[in-house]
Amino acid sequence: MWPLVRFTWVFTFQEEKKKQNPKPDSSLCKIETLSESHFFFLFNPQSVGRNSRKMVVSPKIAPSMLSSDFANLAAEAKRMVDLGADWLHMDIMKLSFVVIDLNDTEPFLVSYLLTSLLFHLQDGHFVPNLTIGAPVIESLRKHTSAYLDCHLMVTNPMDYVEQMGKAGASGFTFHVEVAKENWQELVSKIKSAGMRPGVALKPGTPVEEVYPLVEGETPVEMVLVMTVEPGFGGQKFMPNMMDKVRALRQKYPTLDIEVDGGLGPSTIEAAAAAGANCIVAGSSVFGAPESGKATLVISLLRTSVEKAQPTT
Ligand SMILES: O=C(CO)[C@@H](O)[C@H](O)COP(=O)(O)O
Repeated sequence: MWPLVRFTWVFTFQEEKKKQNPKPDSSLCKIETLSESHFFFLFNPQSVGRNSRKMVVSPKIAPSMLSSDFANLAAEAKRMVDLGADWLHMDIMKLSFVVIDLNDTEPFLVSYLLTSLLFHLQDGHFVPNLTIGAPVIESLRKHTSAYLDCHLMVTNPMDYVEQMGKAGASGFTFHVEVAKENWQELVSKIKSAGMRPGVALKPGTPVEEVYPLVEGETPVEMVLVMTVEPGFGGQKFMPNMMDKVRALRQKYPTLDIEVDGGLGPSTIEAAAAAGANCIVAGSSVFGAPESGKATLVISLLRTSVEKAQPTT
């Protein structure tokens, strides 16, 4: 029943769009290609049969809130969950190196700043806080029960475990590059703080560096393979990172493997075929011109993972 209802909806949506916009438009074409793939997947008896069996790892589609409208974070989070997101991906980091030192600022500028809306941009070094850090998670947690998949792009993750746990983070993913000495203690602390530990690796880091963390006595439960240099949304997907995903999937069939950076309709097939099941997507979801298209993107990401994952 569900595939039929879904196809009818997609079909109606496309027909409506064609009526409204008879001219070919590239974003519409993308959605049409996307709908065709739904059609073949949903009505292919083989795939329907496969789908009724249990997948070894399940898809987790995680829109990256870095691409959301920060002024409406709670509403954006709700919109994503309503559109079918499984997780919300939170990039925990500084937003700027700019720190305003009022002592060093011209008096006229000080009075301007004090009478205007004043933002303190914190980088986690000059002051211990992060611009997007525990207070943001704590505020968002009051508005959503969604799994908050937090990616700590910081050099000192240990300093944030307790506050992130208290704030309501669900997953705490730190970078292997900055935790070579203390990852065992870090993973234990993350678990004690009630969060799910994950490890991330930058594009230049060899995949072998995370093996000990997956095989340790207190192992991480997810590996995040960065498919762009961390820090900004809207970058180009690095297809050569798929070798890392393939190696991880071959070694660890039940591990959650996440990819982040440049994921969308044109890159998901490569990531899913390599074995990724947790998909972070910023621009492709938030950049969709309307919610109907965003939900189709989320749906396509999920369908691609489902098709590629082995079943038991
Ligand atoms: O934090 C990062 C990159 O560091 C990501 O989470 C991006 O936000 C993903 O954005 P897109 O590449 O999907 O636009």
